[in-house]
Amino acid sequence: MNEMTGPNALTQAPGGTGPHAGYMPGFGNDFETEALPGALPQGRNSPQKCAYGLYGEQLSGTAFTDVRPERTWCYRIRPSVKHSHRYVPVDLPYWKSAPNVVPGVTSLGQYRWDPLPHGDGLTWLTGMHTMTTAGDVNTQVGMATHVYLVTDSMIDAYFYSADSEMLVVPQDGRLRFCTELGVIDVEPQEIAILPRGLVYRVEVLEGPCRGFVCENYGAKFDLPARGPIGANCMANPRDFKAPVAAFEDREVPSTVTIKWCGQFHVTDIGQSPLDVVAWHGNYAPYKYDLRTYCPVGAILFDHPDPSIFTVLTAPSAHPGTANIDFVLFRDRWMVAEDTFRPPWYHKNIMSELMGNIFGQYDAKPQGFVPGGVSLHNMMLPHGPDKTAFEGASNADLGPEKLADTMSFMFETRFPQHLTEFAGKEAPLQDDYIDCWTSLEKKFDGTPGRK
Ligand SMILES: O=C(O)Cc1cc(O)ccc1O
Ligand SMILES: [Fe+2]
Repeated sequence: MNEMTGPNALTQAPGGTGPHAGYMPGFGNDFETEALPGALPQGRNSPQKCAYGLYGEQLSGTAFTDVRPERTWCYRIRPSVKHSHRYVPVDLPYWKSAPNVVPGVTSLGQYRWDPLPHGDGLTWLTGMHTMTTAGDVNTQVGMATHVYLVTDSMIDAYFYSADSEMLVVPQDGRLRFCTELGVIDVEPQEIAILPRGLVYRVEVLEGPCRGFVCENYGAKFDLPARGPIGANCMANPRDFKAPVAAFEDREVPSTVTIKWCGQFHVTDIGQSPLDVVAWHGNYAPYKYDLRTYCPVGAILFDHPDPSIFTVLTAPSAHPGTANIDFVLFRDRWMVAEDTFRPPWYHKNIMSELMGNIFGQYDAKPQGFVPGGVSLHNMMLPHGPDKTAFEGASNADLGPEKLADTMSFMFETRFPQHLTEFAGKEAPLQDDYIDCWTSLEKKFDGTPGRK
């Protein structure tokens, strides 16, 4: 049993050593962990009386009858019914849910934003700024993208989203997610995934913090099918880490804010809801270090589809067409012969929201800066800017390391609608589409390569 330090200290289960301390490796495993010895019932889920006077409670992330049920058994100081009373509506004006089509804001277009400037006095809840929404939160289809700006820890304040799984991509600063099932710390180049229904508070370890969130209204993120790539490379299952159990027994006036069908309500409670002493199951939060992603690419010629860089995919009802793909553009070697190496010009039925974590993205050497966001919506043309096109068309094609770079894409099968904030308040680059204006006609009717 480990004692964590700080104002909101949790008692944590032993587990893992070195870089794994506090976490259990594996993707979607059936984990078990206990912060007090003997707290977890063995060989059964519902003994007549649980050890330590704990209450048994199940958290179901899928229908009971799903082909692969995901659920976790929690053994906690109080059942969750003690963590919710009357619900009072609360306004979080910058956190929007689909459908959210804003009159006067045009989503048809190629858009790019400068990084949102850091604010003051912002928590995980008040600092969540929705950029786009897609699908419909009420039918559990689609997603939303957000930029978070967080300066302040949540103190005696907790949150859960009944609407969504949250994929968190930090870009600046370090955050701690103290959840019912344990503690996850993240920094830039790592991601965290918080499942639907899980209660947590967010603390600032090093601020100010900025990052990106993909809020997934649909089925959970999964590892992509690897097809002919086989069992190795891309994201390896052992590099995903779920936290060991951690709990606190603190009786102080606290609040729980709930996101439910796009609306927010708050309830007052008399204790910390992070009181799960032991748990077992396959429905848990996890983190992943993007530096462990092993990119696979073209080793002779041509530029493959970016789907080869998929870290996680959230399925839709249509096999092979994701509700959301999370795609990583990290540093890698470019070796293709007689090839225009950056992304090709294209239009896509899927809509692509990109964020820059650090460095330079090869198709956009200028303007797409760390902390910045771009959106290339359904069937709207995009591709390398003039500088990238000229550079790549005339480059010596020796092996070249694309170094010091990390960007990502949230790609969804649904069109993305800009929020009022994204269209009117956020630092939109009005001149973004001019990056293609100076691409000139090279065709002159003769067959030579221009
Ligand atoms: O538009 C983009 O920059 C993302 C992207 C990258 C790539 O390598 C191929 C296709 C694609 O949409
Ligand atoms: Fe694209």
